[in-house]
Amino acid sequence: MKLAFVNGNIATLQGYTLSPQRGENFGDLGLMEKGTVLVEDGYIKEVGKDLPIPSDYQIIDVQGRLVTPGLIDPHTHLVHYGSREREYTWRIQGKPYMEILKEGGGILSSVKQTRRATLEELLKQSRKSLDRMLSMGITTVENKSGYGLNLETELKQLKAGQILNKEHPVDVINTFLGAHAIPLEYKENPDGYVEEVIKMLPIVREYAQFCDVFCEEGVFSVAQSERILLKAKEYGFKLKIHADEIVPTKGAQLAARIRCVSADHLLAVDEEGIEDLANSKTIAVLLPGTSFNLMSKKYAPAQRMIEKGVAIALATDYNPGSCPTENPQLIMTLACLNLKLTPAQALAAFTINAAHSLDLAHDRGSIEKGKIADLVIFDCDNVDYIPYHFGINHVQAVYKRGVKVC
Ligand SMILES: O=C(O)CC1=NCN=C1
Ligand SMILES: [Zn+2]
Repeated sequence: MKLAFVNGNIATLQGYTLSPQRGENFGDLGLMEKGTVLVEDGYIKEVGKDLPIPSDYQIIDVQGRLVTPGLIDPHTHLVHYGSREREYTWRIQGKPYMEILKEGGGILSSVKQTRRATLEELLKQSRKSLDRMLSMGITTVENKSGYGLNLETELKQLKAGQILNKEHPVDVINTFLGAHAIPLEYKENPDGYVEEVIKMLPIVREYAQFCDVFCEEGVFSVAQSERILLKAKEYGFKLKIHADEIVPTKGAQLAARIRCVSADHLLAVDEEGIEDLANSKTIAVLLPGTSFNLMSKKYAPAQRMIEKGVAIALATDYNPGSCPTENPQLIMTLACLNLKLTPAQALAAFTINAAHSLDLAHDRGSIEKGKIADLVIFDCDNVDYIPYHFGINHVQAVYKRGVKVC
């Protein structure tokens, strides 16, 4: 299949395949007005202005609309069962997220629902979310397990992720998050559960590229997180970490020290943690939707991070508790309003920098020759309009590996 997208305002994000955008380069869109993208057999063949178009190419005139790389969502808890809206009123009335968890709700409520669900039920619910994500421009998504907290259900979640990756247009990248919470059966013996997670590693390895830990006061300590992640590294996992979400436990310092591909949340990261991230290759994945939904006054210190040279990506953190939304465009709005990112930075954070946070910048995240032809055509002609006009879906069309999928 040969396609020529012509007359597009193309946000190429080119020039950052080897290293992410950071500091003053953050938000460099590589904008090409009235540009052309030639696509052949699912790959980008050429990008430029006034390109000669071979006669066997099907021409698609995008009439001056914005064309971007497919959006990449590098932090979701996609595969889970059920929902937790009954906690919503409790939280509105002031009950803290961690208190609900301590009482056996929160993550543990999703664990109960997911353990009971069949593989088919997991697939059915997750397919609906993937369809929504695709309709809003997401072409690659990371999926964490972590609602099983036992081998059988962790495997069920990861197998569902693997099946979805094969059958759905959106690419699904699996992360093992067995260390998401301490299950009730190990409430009196958390270290025993740490050893249980370590025993799971070699078994789940064939279903997940990454291993992640919820490093947080009252969940997994830095020492426990380090033990699990270093073991995971031995088994060939790439590493991620939920760090400094609520309390500054120095999870960011751990991430930089053991070379996590990403450190996520970071609302409570301290100055030393920012320095360490800035001097590392670890990507900071920021999740403003979670702060918003938890009615937190605190957001990650993005401006300080940008100033110090930390590479920043964005994600939805789609999950049934702290951030039940699949909408990346809403997250862009929240990133602009509450992290003070420019719209251009928000787009870079959901494309090339998000690709780096999944170690996928070699084949996606920008519109450059040789990369897969994951493209989004927006029904507007500039990036600013997307977060500015919030609460709607601006996508006009999505192409996945050169095939129109939405
Ligand atoms: O609440 C959830 O289900 C997801 C979550 N894990 C760590 N923070 C939020
Ligand atoms: Zn999360």
